[in-house]
Amino acid sequence: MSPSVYPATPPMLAIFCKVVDNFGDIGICWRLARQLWREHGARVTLWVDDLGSFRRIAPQIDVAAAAQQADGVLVRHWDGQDGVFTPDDVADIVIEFFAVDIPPGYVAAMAARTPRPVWFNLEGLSAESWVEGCHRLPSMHPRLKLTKHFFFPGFTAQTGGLLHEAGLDAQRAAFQADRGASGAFLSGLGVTADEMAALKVSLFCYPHAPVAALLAAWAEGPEPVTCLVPEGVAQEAVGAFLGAEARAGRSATRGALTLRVLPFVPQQDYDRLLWACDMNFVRGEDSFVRAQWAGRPFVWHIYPQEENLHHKKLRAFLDRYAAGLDALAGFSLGWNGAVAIASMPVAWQGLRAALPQLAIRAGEWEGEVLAHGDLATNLLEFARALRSGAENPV
Ligand SMILES: Cc1cn([C@H]2C[C@H](O)[C@@H](COP(=O)(O)OP(=O)(O)O[C@H]3O[C@@H](C)[C@H](O)[C@@H](O)[C@H]3O)O2)c(=O)[nH]c1=O
Repeated sequence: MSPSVYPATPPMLAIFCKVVDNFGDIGICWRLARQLWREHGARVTLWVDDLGSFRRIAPQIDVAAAAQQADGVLVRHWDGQDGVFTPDDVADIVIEFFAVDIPPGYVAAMAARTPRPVWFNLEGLSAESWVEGCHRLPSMHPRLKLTKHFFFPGFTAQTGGLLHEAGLDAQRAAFQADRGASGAFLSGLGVTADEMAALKVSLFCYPHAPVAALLAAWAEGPEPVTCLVPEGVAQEAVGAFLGAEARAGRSATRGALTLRVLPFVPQQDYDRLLWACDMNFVRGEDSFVRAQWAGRPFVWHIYPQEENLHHKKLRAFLDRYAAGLDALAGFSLGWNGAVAIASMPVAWQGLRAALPQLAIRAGEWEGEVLAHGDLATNLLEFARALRSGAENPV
């Protein structure tokens, strides 16, 4: 366990997570919970409303259990409980993920507790500059004597940073330096030696990405490509390429492309998949961040929002990450429908040629972002400052 920002008395933490869509909400909360326990000794209770989605990324989760211990974290099924909380039930630090409504009974117990807990709204990730002005802002409860603070993940020193576990880079470096380790890992997922010898690309995106066009460009291209796609992703385009339902274990080869459907793996194995591939297509928030720690080129499919708000967010990220990397910026905008792709083969060849440069950028970027510390540590430091009165009093 690395030194904690709460060395003497590790805090009790409660994280409230509602699964709005897919796996990112629980993916982020689970990752944060484990890190707070492992690296800071915090006693964490993770309240989550959808244990089925949780189980997809953490197979040890029992979907029938109201309460269970997993990896040092107390996982509680958030099943509409209310009015059953006393001040003793309340943690020192309460985190609501993505502005989720904490049960009113719990909030009332927070107000009745002495001292009152530190309360955070952990927001979604954006590279837009307004985030810096909102990070750490207080918001008073309209009736109760409680203040909640916004905590924004981000890429700069004026934000809360990104989730990144201690020792992650060493683990990744060891894995990537050991061809036997990545070979054994991929072979465990059914990838053959011939498939491993090709350019390996993992594909995780939303259904509206132009996957069929990219598969066609790879199939007709000059270089062998192995595309590894987790089950359930881009099902229509993958099924059309396979000529069969996209089930784990199925694969097909057309022209230069072999497409293989992988099982949806536990969260730690998804990291290994990113590390083992030559480039990665990722999406949402959590896989997007993990790709940034893989040291490999990646393309981001951003979670879509109304009125194409996500295009603004995408451009804000590309402005930071891809300045001077026109092939990546152009491909990313096209992949996300922010511009039209005139020719997918041409766009792909441009991106392919840039991969060595993008691998260098991946390493630089990681150093730049981690210079501002990691999210879990930054969050605990802010909580401690609030508690000690060094910041706006709670
Ligand atoms: C492909 C794969 C992913 N995963 C994990 C990695 C991540 O923790 C998680 C995927 O989360 P994301 O990349 O964030 O994408 P996502 O699309 O699944 O999740 C989210 O996107 C957010 C922007 C939205 O706010 C959320 O509501 C949610 O939709 O699934 C596995 O554990 N195994 C796998 O095989």
